[in-house]
Amino acid sequence: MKQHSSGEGASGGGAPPTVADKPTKGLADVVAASTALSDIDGKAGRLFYRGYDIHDLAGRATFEETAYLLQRGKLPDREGLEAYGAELVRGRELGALVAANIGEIAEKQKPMEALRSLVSLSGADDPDKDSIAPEANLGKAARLTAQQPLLVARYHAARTGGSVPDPDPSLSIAANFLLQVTGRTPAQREVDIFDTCLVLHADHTMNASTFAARVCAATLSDMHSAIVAAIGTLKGPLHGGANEQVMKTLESISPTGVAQAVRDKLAAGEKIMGFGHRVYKTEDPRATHLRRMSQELAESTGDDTYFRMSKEMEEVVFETKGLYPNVDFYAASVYHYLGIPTDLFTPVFSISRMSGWTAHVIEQHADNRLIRPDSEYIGERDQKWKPIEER
Ligand SMILES: CC(=O)SCCNC(=O)CCNC(=O)[C@H](O)C(C)(C)COP(=O)(O)OP(=O)(O)OC[C@H]1O[C@@H](n2cnc3c(N)ncnc32)[C@H](O)[C@@H]1OP(=O)(O)O
Ligand SMILES: O=C([O-])CC(=O)C(=O)O
Repeated sequence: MKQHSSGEGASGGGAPPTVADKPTKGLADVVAASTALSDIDGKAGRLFYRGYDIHDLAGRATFEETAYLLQRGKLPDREGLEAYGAELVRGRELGALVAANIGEIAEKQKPMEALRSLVSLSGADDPDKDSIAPEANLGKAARLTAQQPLLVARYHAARTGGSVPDPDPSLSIAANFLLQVTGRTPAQREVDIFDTCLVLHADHTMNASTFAARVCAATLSDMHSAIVAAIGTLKGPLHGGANEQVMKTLESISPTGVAQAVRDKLAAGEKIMGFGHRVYKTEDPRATHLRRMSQELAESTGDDTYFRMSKEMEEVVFETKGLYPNVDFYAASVYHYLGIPTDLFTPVFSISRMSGWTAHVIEQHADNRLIRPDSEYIGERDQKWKPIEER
C-alpha cells in the first residue's frame, strides 16, 4: 500500500511501511518488460536465447551467430551469416572522434569509464545517429557489436604504449580480440573457448544493465545513449564488475589458506564476489560451462592454482552460505588463463553483452511505452517554510 493512500505520513504517528520492508525491494520478481530474447528458469537452472537452450548453443554456435540470433530474430543460414560477417567487418571502422581522443581517455580513465566515453564518441560519428527507425537500429546494433572489441583493444594499446594489428577480416571476433590483446596468435582451442564465453554472456533477461538500456531507449532516446547507460551499469561490482573482483580475491589469498580466508570474509559479513544470483536458485547453467573450460585451460597451461582455489572457494561458500557460483566466478580464471589483463574482464563482458543490449533496444523501440515506475515517499511531511536566518 502506498503511504499517500493510507493517509499516514511521518507526522501521522507510527512508522509507515517502507519499500525496504517489501519483497519487491530492488524490483525483485517484478516483471518490467516483455521480451522474446531470453528466458530463465531460475529453479531448474536453465537459460534460453530465443528458445534455444544455452547448453545447445555453448560450444556449437559462434558469437557472430548468437548476435545475429538475438538482433535479427533467428539463427542465420550460411548466406545470412556471411552477409552479417561482412557487415561487421565494414562496421567496425572507428570514427574520427574516437581516434582523436582515445589517447587522452586511455591516460585518464579506467577501462569501463573509457568505454562509456568511447561509445558515446562513436555515436557522434555514426551515420544513422539521428534515427531510431528499425533499419537504422539494425545497422547500429551490428556496428556497436563490431566496434566494442576494437575499442577495448585500441584502449589497451593506447595505455600500454603499444599498437594493435588491424583486425583480420578472415578471423572471428574472438580470434581477433585475443590476438590484439595478448599480442600472440592464440591456439584454436583458446579461440573456441573464448568464443563460447562470448556466447554465454550475450543476454540474460532483465539484468540491471539491460534494464538500464531499456529505460533509456523507452524515452525514445537513441541506441548509443542506451548503450552508454548499460555500460555504466555493467561496471558495478554487484553486476559485471564482479568478474574482476573475483580475480582480485583469488590473487589476494594464499593458495593454501583458501577455506580459512573465505570463512573469515563471510564471518566479517563480506560478500564473496562471483556468488549468488537474483534469479538462479541453483547452479547458473553458464557456470557449468565456465568451470569446465577453466579446468581444461588449467590442465593445458600446466598451472591449475587458480582453478583449484576456485573449486575450494566454491565448496566453502556452498557449505557456509548455500550459494552457487554465478557467471562471473569461473569466467575470471578462464580469462586469466587466456592471458587477458584482469582489468579488461568486465570490458570483455561488455563485448558479449553488446549483442543482447542492442537487441533489447530494438525490441523496446518496436513496441514502446515509457518506463516510469512509482516510488513510495518516506520523507517528512507538512514542513513549515522558514527564512534562511531562522533555520
Ligand atoms: C553478471 C552478474 O551480474 S551475476 C552477479 C554478479 N555479482 C556478484 O557476484 C556480487 C556478489 N553477489 C551479490 O552481491 C548478490 O548475490 C547479487 C547482487 C548477485 C544478488 O543480489 P540479491 O538478489 O539482491 O541478494 P542479496 O544481496 O539481498 O543477498 C541475499 C542474502 O544472501 C547473501 N549473499 C548474497 N550474495 C552473497 C555473496 N556473494 N557472498 C555472501 N553473501 C551473499 C546476502 O548477504 C544476503 O544475506 P542476508 O539475507 O543474511 O542479509
Ligand atoms: O541476470 C542478472 O541479474 C545478472 C546476470 O547474471 C547477467 O547479467 O548475466
